[in-house]
Amino acid sequence: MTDMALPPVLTLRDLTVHRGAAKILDRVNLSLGQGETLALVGESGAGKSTIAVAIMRLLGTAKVAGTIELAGEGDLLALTERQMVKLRGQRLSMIFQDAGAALNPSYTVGRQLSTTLRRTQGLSTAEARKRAIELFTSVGINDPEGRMSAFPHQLSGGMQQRVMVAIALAGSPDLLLADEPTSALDVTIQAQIVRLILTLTRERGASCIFVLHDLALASQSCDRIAVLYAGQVVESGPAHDVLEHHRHPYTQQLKSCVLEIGTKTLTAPEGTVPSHAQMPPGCRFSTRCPRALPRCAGEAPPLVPLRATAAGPLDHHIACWNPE
Ligand SMILES: Nc1ncnc2c1ncn2[C@@H]1O[C@H](COP(=O)(O)OP(=O)(O)OP(=O)(O)O)[C@@H](O)[C@H]1O
Repeated sequence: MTDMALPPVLTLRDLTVHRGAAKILDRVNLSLGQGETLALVGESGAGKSTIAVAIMRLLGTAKVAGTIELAGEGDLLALTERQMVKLRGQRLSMIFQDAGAALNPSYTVGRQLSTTLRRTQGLSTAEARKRAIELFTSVGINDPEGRMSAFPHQLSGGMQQRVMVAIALAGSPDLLLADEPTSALDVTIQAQIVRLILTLTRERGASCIFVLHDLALASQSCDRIAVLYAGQVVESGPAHDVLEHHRHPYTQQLKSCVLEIGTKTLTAPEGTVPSHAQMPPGCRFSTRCPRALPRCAGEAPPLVPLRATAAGPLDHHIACWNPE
């Protein structure tokens, strides 16, 4: 758990992302302690992946405002691209949702991992090969030596994801961003990969932001949870508090959703997320909220601590004018 005397390793302040006229993220505030794991949960399209990609500063033409403070580096949004290139892989790494698309099909997986090791760790070719085999072993790849010469298409989706995990860990990053593997893998393999990433992150004392769909899995496996709705953080805090003592009506609805056994279907809360063109200026959940007051649609509730404790920005926070 976090030593409260230590400043957070990562702090997002009013992170706002526009794509054209659409406000994809709206003043997102989040903090993460050293060695902690934070789950971002919420329905599809809530902006979870956008947060992770924004931290990597890989959002391309999107307009990004606010600050992303990484301990020891200052505001990532103020760094040059050259400085970011150095940080990616070494301090920050991302595991993408679809490993098949993220790996280069033209190179063997051994070469892709060794190249990362040589670049981030300055290892010789022979040292990088030795370390690559060790990393493949630690992520549970059978016959790691033999797999070094495999091309991505020769591996199953689960194995490709393990290769991605090895590549992401190659530079010993202190912050890992992991997007839940959803597209290519069946649910059993997904759960294995989620557990693997969390175990390896904890063993290394690194911090991790995990994009997850399932609130129950998030609370079982992560230290902290941030619940997102349509690009806004509606509730955040220690996992136990958010799951057991949640105050935001959306968290309550999300909690009652269940992942149907054997399928990838999430039973969504009733109603639909408003389109970006029709987003209310206030609380974006107000159109579906059973507790909405007249002020909710017009005035955005700030994300505020439920009670002030020594944890400061890591406290339990909610953004709601009429909490439960
Ligand atoms: N490259 C893009 N161009 C335009 N809009 C995008 C792009 N990427 C994401 N969006 C939009 O941004 C919003 C947030 O998407 P994002 O992928 O971050 O959500 P998410 O919560 O990670 O969803 P999922 O769980 O489905 O991955 C969505 O409305 C999506 O349509």
